Amino acid sequence: MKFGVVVFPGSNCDRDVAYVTRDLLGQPTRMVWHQETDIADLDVVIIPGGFSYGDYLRCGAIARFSPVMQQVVEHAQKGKFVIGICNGFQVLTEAGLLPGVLTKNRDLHFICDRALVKVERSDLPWTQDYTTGEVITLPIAHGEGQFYADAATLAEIEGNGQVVFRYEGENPNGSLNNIAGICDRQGNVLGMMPHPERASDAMLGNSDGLRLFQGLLEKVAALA
Ligand SMILES: NC(=O)CC[C@H](N)C(=O)O
Repeated sequence: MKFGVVVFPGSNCDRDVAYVTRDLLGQPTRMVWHQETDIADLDVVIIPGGFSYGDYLRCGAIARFSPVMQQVVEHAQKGKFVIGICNGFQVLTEAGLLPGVLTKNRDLHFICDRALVKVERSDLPWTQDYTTGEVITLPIAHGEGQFYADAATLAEIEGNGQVVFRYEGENPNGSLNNIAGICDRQGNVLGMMPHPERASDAMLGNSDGLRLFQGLLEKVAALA
């Protein structure tokens, strides 16, 4: 299964996620510079964390105009897999691939911590290696992670079962309904503020995040 990691000026988690897919999972992985316009070779697009374009205007608001994003939208529309992690989640909402928006944290501070995260759905390719209701620990590191959507959109997200991850216990950033990650209606596009790639190597003391990539891999292998 071929992974592509999109790199914008200011991305900083691109190597971390490539380490997971290439070195830990042994899958072909290539870095995709944001000016590229042909990503037809990819099975999974990963939009990693970071500070694309220095977070000017609003996180992800400039990156969504990068040439590669048109291809990412088409990739998603074909039902192929896209994951946005942290800044990547922000880019996906800005690009309209996921509903809602990420705004400044409730306390207006950048937060770097570990969060308890509840898996709301384990029927997605992304989450099939978890159990529904399982609480895992994942690192968070963001300044604009407060998920917001107007009441009608929020009701739709909840009604469709698009909430994949919710903060458990303390809500670190004020996200509505403790939302930490959502998917699109079909479930092939996933966005999440916590960083599974930073919790994938057992040597770092926590591999709760690895199962996300592993689950997807197993799903795609089963489809092939
Ligand atoms: N780690 C990240 O991807 C951070 C995203 C973004 N720069 C923020 O502060 O919210």
